[in-house]
Amino acid sequence: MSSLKSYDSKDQLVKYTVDHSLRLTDVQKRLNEETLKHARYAMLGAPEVLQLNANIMKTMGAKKVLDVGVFTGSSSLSAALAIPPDGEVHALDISEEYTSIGKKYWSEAGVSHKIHLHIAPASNTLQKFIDEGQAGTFDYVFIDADKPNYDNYYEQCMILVHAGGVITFDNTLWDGSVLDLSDQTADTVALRKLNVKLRDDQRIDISFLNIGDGFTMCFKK
Ligand SMILES: C[S@@+](CC[C@H](N)C(=O)[O-])C[C@H]1O[C@@H](n2cnc3c(N)ncnc32)[C@H](O)[C@@H]1O
Repeated sequence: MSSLKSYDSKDQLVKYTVDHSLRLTDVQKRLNEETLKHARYAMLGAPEVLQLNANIMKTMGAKKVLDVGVFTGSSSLSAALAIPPDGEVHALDISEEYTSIGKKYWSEAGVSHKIHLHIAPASNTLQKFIDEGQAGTFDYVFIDADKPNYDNYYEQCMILVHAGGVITFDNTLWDGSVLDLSDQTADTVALRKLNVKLRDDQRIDISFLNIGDGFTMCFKK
């Protein structure tokens, strides 16, 4: 008798899809290898999520990108490789220590000139961009920093992104914790509230994908 379920776990299916799609440059592979040796390696963005971001940036011809939460620079590198030579990735983080790891790889990949690193709380940097008159000038945003501030980043990015632009969020399933109502930690509560808000927000079209740790894409109308 044939079985529809010829796999043991969801992890196997995820590995299969990654094995059959992932394309990383040598520099990206080396940055990921170094990051995996870092004590906080679990913060590294899922490569299949970064690849989806990059593919959509290429398809839409994105030139001005926001990377909110840089860590060792994998998401910034992936975005910088996807945009044209005169494109800009504005990379926002509070940590000199984490982000300095990525700089060598950005340089080796020949994209340092496209990556503008802003070391400050992301909400301050986003507000500075708004105050400088950059509203409606960004094409694509990847939000992957502190979870309790996701909604603040969303509202600021809704100002900074033009109609037709895209705002994406990593970790929107939070290892399944969003389903566990006994989990009332600040991160989980913030993600749960955001997921409801995005579902109902008529300013956007939405896709909520069960890849990585949950990935939500908001297409601004
Ligand atoms: C999950 S990691 C980012 C991973 C990265 N996007 C990648 O693809 O590898 C989260 C990052 O958010 C940064 N972060 C935390 N709070 C922040 C804040 N208030 N403003 C800006 N960055 C913050 C942390 O320093 C950390 O580097």
